Amino acid sequence: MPNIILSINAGSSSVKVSVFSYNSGSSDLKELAVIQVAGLTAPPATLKYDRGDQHIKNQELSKSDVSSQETAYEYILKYLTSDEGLPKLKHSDDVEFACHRVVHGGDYNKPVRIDRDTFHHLEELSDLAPLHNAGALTIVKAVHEKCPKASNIAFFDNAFHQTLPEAARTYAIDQKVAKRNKLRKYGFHGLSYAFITRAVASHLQKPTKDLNIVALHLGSGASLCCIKGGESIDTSMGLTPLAGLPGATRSGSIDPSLIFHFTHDAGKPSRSSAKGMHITEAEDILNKKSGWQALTGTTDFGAISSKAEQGDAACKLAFDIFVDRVIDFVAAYYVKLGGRVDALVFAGGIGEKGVQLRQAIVDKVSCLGFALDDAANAKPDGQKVVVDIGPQQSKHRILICQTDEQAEMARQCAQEADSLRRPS
Ligand SMILES: Nc1ncnc2c1ncn2[C@@H]1O[C@H](COP(=O)(O)OP(=O)(O)O)[C@@H](O)[C@H]1O
Ligand SMILES: CC(=O)OP(=O)(O)O
Ligand SMILES: [Mg+2]
Repeated sequence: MPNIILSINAGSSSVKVSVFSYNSGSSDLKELAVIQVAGLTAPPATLKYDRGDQHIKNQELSKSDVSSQETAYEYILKYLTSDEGLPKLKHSDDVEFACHRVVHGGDYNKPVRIDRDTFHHLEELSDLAPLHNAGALTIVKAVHEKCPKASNIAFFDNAFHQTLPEAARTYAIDQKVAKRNKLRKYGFHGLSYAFITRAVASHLQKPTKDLNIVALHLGSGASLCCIKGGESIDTSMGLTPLAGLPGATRSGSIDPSLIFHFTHDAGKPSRSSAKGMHITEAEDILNKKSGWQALTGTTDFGAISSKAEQGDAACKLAFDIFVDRVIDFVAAYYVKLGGRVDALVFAGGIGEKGVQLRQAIVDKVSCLGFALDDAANAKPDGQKVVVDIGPQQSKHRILICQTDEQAEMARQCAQEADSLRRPS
């Protein structure tokens, strides 16, 4: 009998759920549907739904139906269980596993079933991923209420980076304090990097253990990962997802002293703290009031790229800043791989769709032997998970990977189902 896995990716402003069926004891996993409620922070929320040849895009939802992550999940569950075209999920009890992407898992290095203790531990880590963990935990609670028979499993975005060498993960601060307070580089987007590693190894027909790539996950949050022999040896995010590249509302790395010149209230609790997130004004400004939003007034990097081309100065600056920061990391990771780079891999919403950005980045690193096929870059084959967009004869390959964090969770869940299942 096939079982149902719901793979849930709670973003700061959206909830994305993929529905999978699998057969116990086999790795036979099938994606049945993908549903997304977006725009939770800029109502009205919108619905996107794909099942077979049924596609709904940007359907506006009423504010009384959906206004938070919790109500978004309730809406999604009702929508899925009443879809006649999805007979395997008729009732909330049909859900065997609910997989949750939890961005900060601290020292957890593999998926865990969420019980009372793990839940509290993850709540404590919310301060370190202020845009993410709290939302995911709200949904864990909603699943617990609405699907009481399901096993809730947490999958951690930092787990892929447990292989970071000591020098890469250690900050140059007092090590007694660092160890006591667990202050180190964790790195994130790990579910995406795990997916990318497998998909690219398969595309290049190489064993994962021989794969050397520089992977770019460019979305609302953006990072790079230096992958050597299939393992993360460096990544651009740090203790929290704030470090490294700028993002939709995040500054990325800045001189830490800057914040004290930006505001005299840096250390005071921010007003968002009242909602159960204990963050300071400094964290609020750098995580939620910076990045593309602060530079251009929009978080839509597609719009920023088009306007930059049309000569909008603020958008051009934002675009150029992104290119500048990305190439710093590409160059550094190229050196860390000793120049033995199988491919530069673009992924995430911006990496997969940002034609101009890929062009600008590859232009700047062409001295390292990277080149684009302009036609393939402009119109990559959207049907394939991994596509080549470089000319055949170039020194290193350039790839686009349609990464899928939900599919990665479902794959790991189906594989480990026996040990993750709640004892009955
Ligand atoms: N044509 C495009 N060119 C560049 N960026 C795009 C394009 N279309 C969408 N994007 C950007 O992709 C980003 C969202 O990426 P995604 O990985 O889905 O984000 P999230 O981190 O929220 O999951 C947004 O900034 C969006 O503007
Ligand atoms: C870790 C992180 O930044 O995630 P996202 O890109 O989904 O915001
Ligand atoms: Mg994302």
